[in-house]
Amino acid sequence: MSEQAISIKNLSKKYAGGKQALSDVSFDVAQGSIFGLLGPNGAGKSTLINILAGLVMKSSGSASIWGFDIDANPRNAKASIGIVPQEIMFDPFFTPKEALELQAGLYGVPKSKRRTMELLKAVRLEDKADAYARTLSGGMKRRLLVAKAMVHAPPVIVLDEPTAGVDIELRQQLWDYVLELNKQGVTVVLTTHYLEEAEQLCDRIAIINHGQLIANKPTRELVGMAREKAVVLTLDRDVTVAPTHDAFEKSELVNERTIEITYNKDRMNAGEVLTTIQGLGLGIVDVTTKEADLEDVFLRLTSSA
Ligand SMILES: Nc1ncnc2c1ncn2[C@@H]1O[C@H](COP(=O)(O)OP(=O)(O)OP(=O)(O)O)[C@@H](O)[C@H]1O
Repeated sequence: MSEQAISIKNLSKKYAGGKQALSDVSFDVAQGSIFGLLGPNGAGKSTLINILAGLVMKSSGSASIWGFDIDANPRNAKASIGIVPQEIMFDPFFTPKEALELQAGLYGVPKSKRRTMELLKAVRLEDKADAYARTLSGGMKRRLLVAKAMVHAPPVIVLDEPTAGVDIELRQQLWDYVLELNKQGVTVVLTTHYLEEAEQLCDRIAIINHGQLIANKPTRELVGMAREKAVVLTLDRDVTVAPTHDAFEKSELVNERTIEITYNKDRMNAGEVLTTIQGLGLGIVDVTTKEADLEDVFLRLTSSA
């Protein structure tokens, strides 16, 4: 058994119309983690999830879920994952209880192993067990979708933009339940275009943009990088070591006359970096500033959120 809950290698998807939705995407999701897949609208997140769910055919590459290859072992792969779709869709004339029973039937869960009421209780819908789905509020419907995704007790659950249009209180309830599932050992993959949400919940975040994976790092590292900026300084004389200072995140020698200083923009600005260097007795003849690429991405993502 692989250590990875999900393993994706060189996955590409070109839709019939010619749209390249995914280009050579590779990443792993560790068992037991909460993994965030971030990206703006149209980045390719749903395409990726739908490939895992067996709803969209990939063009090339491979993917496995809980060690089961989606091509070689589609049944086991499918049984290992529960997907909470973006769109709310179920028959308005089914009650939550019926909806879960039906789903359990689809997944071949024997009657003795069904946990319909337990799941309804977990998502706080036990008193709505026999109400028509159409009478449920938006938040209740979303919670029912989560319960539906869990009927076959998959080790991995994927939530595709679960909080779009959900108010703050319901969002919190949803997260409480998801965190509880994770505590019980369920691996969680969450797609969102809210950086903050991913930052709060996820151990690791991957960013996808225009079908390409542009980052995949532990959350803390990624968030740290988004606050970093760098200046490249040409000095008035040669140095053999890059000058260091407590206020710098990093200081590197580019060549004997050029240094690159990385600093945290919450703590200082470029002017202060220059003054610090001059204070160390070095003259500066040229300056260029450098934004971390990720910062651009983050700014775009957060401003669109
Ligand atoms: N069935 C399809 N046929 C052709 N193009 C598609 C199809 N489904 C998606 N696309 C295109 O593929 C790209 C990726 O779409 P996808 O839905 O995977 O993005 P996303 O990151 O999930 O965005 P969103 O958050 O808006 O759902 C988009 O340009 C989209 O228009």
